[in-house]
Amino acid sequence: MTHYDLAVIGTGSGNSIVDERFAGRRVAIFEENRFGGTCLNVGCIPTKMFVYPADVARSARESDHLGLDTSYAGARWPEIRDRVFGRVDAIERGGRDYRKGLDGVDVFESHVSFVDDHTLVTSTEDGGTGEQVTADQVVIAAGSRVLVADIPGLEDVPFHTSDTVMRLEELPRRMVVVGGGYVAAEFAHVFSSLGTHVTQVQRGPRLLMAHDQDVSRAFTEAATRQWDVRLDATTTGVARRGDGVVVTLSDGTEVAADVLLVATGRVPNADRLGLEHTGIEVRDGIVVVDEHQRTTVEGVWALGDVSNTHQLKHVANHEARIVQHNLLHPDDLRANTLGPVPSAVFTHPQIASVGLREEDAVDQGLAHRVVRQDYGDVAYGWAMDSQPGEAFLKLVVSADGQTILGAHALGAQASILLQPLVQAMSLGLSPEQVARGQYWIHPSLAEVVENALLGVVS
Ligand SMILES: Cc1cc2nc3c(=O)[nH]c(=O)nc-3n(C[C@H](O)[C@H](O)[C@H](O)COP(=O)(O)OP(=O)(O)OC[C@H]3O[C@@H](n4cnc5c(N)ncnc54)[C@H](O)[C@@H]3O)c2cc1C
Ligand SMILES: NC(=O)c1ccc[n+]([C@@H]2O[C@H](COP(=O)([O-])OP(=O)(O)OC[C@H]3O[C@@H](n4cnc5c(N)ncnc54)[C@H](O)[C@@H]3O)[C@@H](O)[C@H]2O)c1
Repeated sequence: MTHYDLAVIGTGSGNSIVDERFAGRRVAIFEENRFGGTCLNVGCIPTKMFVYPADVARSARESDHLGLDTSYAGARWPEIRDRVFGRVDAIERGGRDYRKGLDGVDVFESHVSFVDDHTLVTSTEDGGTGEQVTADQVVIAAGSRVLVADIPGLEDVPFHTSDTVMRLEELPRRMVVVGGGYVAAEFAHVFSSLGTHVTQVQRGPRLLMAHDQDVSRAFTEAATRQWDVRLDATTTGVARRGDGVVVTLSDGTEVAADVLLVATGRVPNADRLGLEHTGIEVRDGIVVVDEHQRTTVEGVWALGDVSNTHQLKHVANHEARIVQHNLLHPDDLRANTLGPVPSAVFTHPQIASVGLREEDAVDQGLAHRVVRQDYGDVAYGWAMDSQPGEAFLKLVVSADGQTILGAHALGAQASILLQPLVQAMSLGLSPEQVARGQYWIHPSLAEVVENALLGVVS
């Protein structure tokens, strides 16, 4: 049995831990799938590489109000797809080859699971040899996987998930998207903007229901103008029809499509690691960690989607940096103390959010105020011809106006607009400090943020 100083399970965010500072340590890295994990191969990076051309296509379709005679003539899907995966696959291969070539690092291209607290065994089913290894330190960076909803008939029809839909041979003519969350929204935007007739089926009354209600409502209205949105609808059955599928909804209607995309969430991989053979605690499906990313077994660490509920790459990356520091400096452990976690949905309009929603402040009985700033009320919004209510930033602040509790933006470049507010919340800056303590470039879209903050302080 080979002994290692360090074993890392998963090459998503876990892959960034081992750098030149680990020279001299014996390291084992385990990966059962593509090197680089979800974000690189099937997540953030390829999706946004599809979102960008989709955004351009959408602008070409919708520039009439600016006095422009632009139009959209269609997508050369194979070229778009190959641009994305030409880059992504090369990085995947490069990452794998680089790791395999490193002195002191052994790469196991197989599923691995725990035999006991510090012993791992590779699977015999997917290229592994059933080999057992021990390690003083183990990092669990096993991420999450697609959760496919239990839809009657699904086992008998071809369907796609976010893992496969980006590699389609051709742009489908008609697509049904099941789900109302991040993945469903982003792919509905991509495919409908590129020319597919999209029908999105959402069991709730709005899309993106985890967002602030104003944002969720405005996005649902915007989506309904771009593709066919079926709300309060469940998928009661799917069946093959010709080369495609027919989806039956709870109201009895049928929707035919060439491609069915199931986007009904992701589940952490904690249940596939043999953790029941260890003292590592799992609660609500995720590995329990403390503020130093330590699990309940000494020398075993966890990070990313397998151990947090955010399921966001910037969170996994930060946690990987914490683990990396703590492995290198066991006598000077670093805690994860970052402020609120922001996120963005890369749709049209784009959405970005951080901190409390208005309904959270109400539920928690917090004395608070809400300030809403339309894009259309600043000069750059005039340039964009932004209409009332179409794009906005909403701030939730303490009743005394001293503290930003949450910020929610819907509109062009919402993710960029939100960043100064994430900074203010993380560094404890008051609305007045942020609004009055710096110049705001005129006439930029950043004046949406400035004006919202002035709405708090004035
Ligand atoms: C379609 C899509 C779009 C997304 N877009 C964004 C976005 O725009 N912004 C954002 O912040 N986040 C986004 N995310 C989420 C983001 O991709 C994840 O939060 C992030 O990749 C998680 O990183 P991780 O290191 O925890 O896990 P992963 O990157 O999933 O890495 C885990 C790795 O471990 C391997 N593994 C698991 N179990 C084992 C085992 N037992 N043995 C061997 N190997 C194992 C897996 O094969 C995988 O490669 C998106 C996700 C999806 C699906
Ligand atoms: N831009 C980003 O940051 C980004 C993009 C994509 C994914 N992600 C991450 O990936 C995670 C997973 O995204 P997701 O969209 O798959 O999950 P999600 O949790 O955001 O949405 C899941 C959707 O599926 C629906 N659903 C669940 N079970 C269902 C069922 N049985 N029948 C019908 N509908 C059902 C839910 O109501 C919800 O609308 C997100 O939480 C997010 O953190 C992030």
